[in-house]
Amino acid sequence: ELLPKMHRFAVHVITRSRKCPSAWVPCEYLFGHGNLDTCKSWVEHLSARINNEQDRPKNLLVFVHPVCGKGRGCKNWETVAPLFDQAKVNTKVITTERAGHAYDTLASLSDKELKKFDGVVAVGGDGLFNEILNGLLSSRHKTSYPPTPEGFGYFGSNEKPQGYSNHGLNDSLRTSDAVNGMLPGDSNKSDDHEPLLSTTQSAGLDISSSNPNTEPSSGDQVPLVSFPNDWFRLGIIPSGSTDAIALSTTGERDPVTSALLIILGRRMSLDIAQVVRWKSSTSAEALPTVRYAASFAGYGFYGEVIRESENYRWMGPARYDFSGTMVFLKHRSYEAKVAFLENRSTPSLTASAENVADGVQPLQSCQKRPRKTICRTNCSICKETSTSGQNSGDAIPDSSRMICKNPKWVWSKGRFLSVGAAVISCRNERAPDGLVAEAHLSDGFLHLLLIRDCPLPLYLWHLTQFTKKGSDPLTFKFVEHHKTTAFTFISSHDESVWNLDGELFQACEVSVQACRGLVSLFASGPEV
Ligand SMILES: Nc1ncnc2c1ncn2[C@@H]1O[C@H](COP(=O)(O)OP(=O)(O)OP(=O)(O)O)[C@@H](O)[C@H]1O
Repeated sequence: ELLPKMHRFAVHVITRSRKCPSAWVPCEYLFGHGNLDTCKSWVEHLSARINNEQDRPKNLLVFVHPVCGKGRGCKNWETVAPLFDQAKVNTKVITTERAGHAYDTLASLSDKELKKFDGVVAVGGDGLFNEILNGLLSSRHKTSYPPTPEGFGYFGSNEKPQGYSNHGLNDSLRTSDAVNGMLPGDSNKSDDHEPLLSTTQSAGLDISSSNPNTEPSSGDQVPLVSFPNDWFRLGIIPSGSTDAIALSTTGERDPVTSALLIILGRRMSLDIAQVVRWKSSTSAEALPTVRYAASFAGYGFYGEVIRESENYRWMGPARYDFSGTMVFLKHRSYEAKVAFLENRSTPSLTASAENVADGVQPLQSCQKRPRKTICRTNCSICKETSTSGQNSGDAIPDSSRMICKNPKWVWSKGRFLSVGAAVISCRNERAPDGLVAEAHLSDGFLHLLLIRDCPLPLYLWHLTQFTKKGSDPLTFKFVEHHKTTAFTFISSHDESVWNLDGELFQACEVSVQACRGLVSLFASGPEV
């Protein structure tokens, strides 16, 4: 009877999902009172409290990849867009039309325009996120190249600063694209394979064209945006075929959970791998080209699977299983040299390189591995190492800077089935603990995995361990696992391909360094 006289208002809240510990779900409570003014004052009070939450984003630039995963990009955005509207978060949405679209938009966007946003959101997979990351950092991350070992052809070149303008860097990217384009069998696919090197004209599109007075970023006298910084954040609404970055940073592969974390303005730092390609092939001219990876950089098996899978795009996400099997059966190994910076605070996680230099060894646990500390929300390890230098522009943490002053390089040479560096755990549905269960999101380290040539059944045994929760795939004797801040890789193989966050990158000489907390995410780490 009282109901008709009541004034009511709805409060949208979020709550934990009962089934999944890391998932959030929205729900709605209805409140009512007979007095309209009372209702109004409650609403005003609640609104004022929400407006006071400084971490909540107000303006976001959103890229939707319409054909990612099984074409879920647009559908997922339609599902979560009302949540952003309810929370009064303004979104500028761009539906990508081609590979390279998001990269070009962000790389050519003036800092002044970028400053209008609190962050960028990818509605897509790891590939779209990687494009966004590279577009943002291409001219806005100013640091030296990774350190390189003495004896390496470019030793000392790391002191040379990177291009400080968009143009300088883009030119080098485009020039090296031309080098790539001339490689046998790669000429007509370079755009597909290396979408960041798209030859299409860069443009800020409707964002910059909407303001004709906006200066292009290369003309800016003082850069307004540089990385790392403490305000700009990146988000992912997972919609791709793997979604390792979303899974590793939120514990879920759930568009709604990710959207809610963005709306609430959660914040965490994320390490990024800076990959410098010195040479794309043995015969190519040396021309440093910089790329960034948020999850993984892999060579050999990992690169070949991506290259092979390009031929089976029509299969959808199943192409990875298919090409994975094909590449596995080929069982190719690659002659290569890898030098990594020894991390004195945590000794090598496997037997030393010399011990396993003979390659094939029977399967055994090498040595007692240190107990794994899994990275989760409020991780003490990530907090510990991220207290200094966060906003200073220095990418290397204090602990590793000490190592760099007097670095000890350790060389590993031989035939490898794969060489990989995990920046984060890289959890995915096939590997529930990820490639490296103990990898941290923001500790400033890479996990270098060197898989030496070994008999096919042992390699299969190793690979199948990834699919089992709680197993330890890295204890095989043919597996070297090193926690490091930087490494250099040299192969003499002309068709050397790397896999950076699932994207192809042709390179036979690369140096890689971990850039601690280079970007911030709208996330708070997995709950478990
Ligand atoms: N509109 C588009 N059309 C075609 N490709 C696009 C488009 N937008 C982005 N891309 C590119 O598609 C690639 C894959 O994107 P993403 O990882 O987000 O989706 P995915 O379904 O997980 O794909 P994949 O399995 O190939 O990694 C990236 O290289 C990205 O640059």
